[in-house]
Amino acid sequence: MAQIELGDVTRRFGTGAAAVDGLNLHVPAGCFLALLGPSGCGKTTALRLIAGLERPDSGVIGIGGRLVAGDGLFVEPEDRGIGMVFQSYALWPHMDVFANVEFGLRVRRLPAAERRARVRDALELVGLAGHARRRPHELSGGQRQRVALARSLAVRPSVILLDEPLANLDAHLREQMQAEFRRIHREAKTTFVFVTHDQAEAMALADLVAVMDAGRLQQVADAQTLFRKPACAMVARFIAGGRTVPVAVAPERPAEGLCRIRLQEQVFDLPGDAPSGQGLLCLRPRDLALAQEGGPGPRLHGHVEDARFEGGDHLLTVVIEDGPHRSRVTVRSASARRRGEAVSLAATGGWVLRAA
Ligand SMILES: Nc1ncnc2c1ncn2[C@@H]1O[C@H](COP(=O)(O)OP(=O)(O)OP(=O)(O)O)[C@@H](O)[C@H]1O
Repeated sequence: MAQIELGDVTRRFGTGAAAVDGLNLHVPAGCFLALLGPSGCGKTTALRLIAGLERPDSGVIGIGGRLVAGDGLFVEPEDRGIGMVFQSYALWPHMDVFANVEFGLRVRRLPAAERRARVRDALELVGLAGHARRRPHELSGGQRQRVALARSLAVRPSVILLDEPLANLDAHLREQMQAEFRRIHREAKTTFVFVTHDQAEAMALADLVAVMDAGRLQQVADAQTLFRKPACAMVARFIAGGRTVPVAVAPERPAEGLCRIRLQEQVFDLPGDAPSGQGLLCLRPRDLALAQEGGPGPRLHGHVEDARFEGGDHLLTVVIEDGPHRSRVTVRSASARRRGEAVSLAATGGWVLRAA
């Protein structure tokens, strides 16, 4: 297993904005890292830069402590000690599973006995030991993806790069394969970098998730931290449908890890790390509860703009106004509410972050 370092890496196509813009990323050895972001944010380009399928315009890339791109040097993909798994499995249709997995080992001129042992180990690892003599058309989509993974694993690379490998599978199979990928990663003891635009998949699979937007890295953290402590407005809104509300952050701290904010002329003490001044409060449905007026603690006041039934509850979109700011938040309700109805909300959680 090897660590990966990207130092200020930029890749530009034509004259437009950079596809990858000053990317600094450290992937620890043995880590399972997901590159996540909206379509066109540069995640595939970042993966291709690590693979050596793209050359950086500037910056440096290292794999396992060895410089592979930058400072006038460029190591070809086949000499980087990496394996790649793509969305399309690209298996040879006329070869059986064994021969497909063995192919890369023949290219590397490994002796026959060594090849056989490695193919057996790789097929064992992906759970296809009994399918060695089948052709690709005799396998399911999930099994074909496992063959593609086994083909990469057999070469015993120090890093495996995966470009949306589960995108072609139906929802049920994807979930099964996610669990399989985690197990295989644990057992293979290899660094995995996985590109996906599906945040649930990234959060379910990866030790670390790197969120990108417009070619730039926004935050790298484990799933819980991304969810609970988004570093910027983009991450707050992108992960799990977070809503952001502009707030004024007071200079005093009520306690370690809490911010004192002013909203609708009331004071709330909520988790956060924003300095005093303009801030944003990130709220998800679990951070709010419908509350009686006059109960203990401050209340947010708003009106129901939209309501839909989801997961056994009514999910309400509530508009709250504060001076010139008009924001939307979502909250769960056990009972149906009318559109336009006035509601009071208690904030039970959330995260206060620096604005902009
Ligand atoms: N070979 C290329 N030539 C020109 N522009 C490119 C090329 N490859 C990528 N781009 C542009 O670079 C930007 C980033 O593309 P990239 O494929 O890395 O994004 P992505 O986050 O992987 O998107 P998606 O999830 O849609 O695959 C996009 O604006 C894309 O159009």
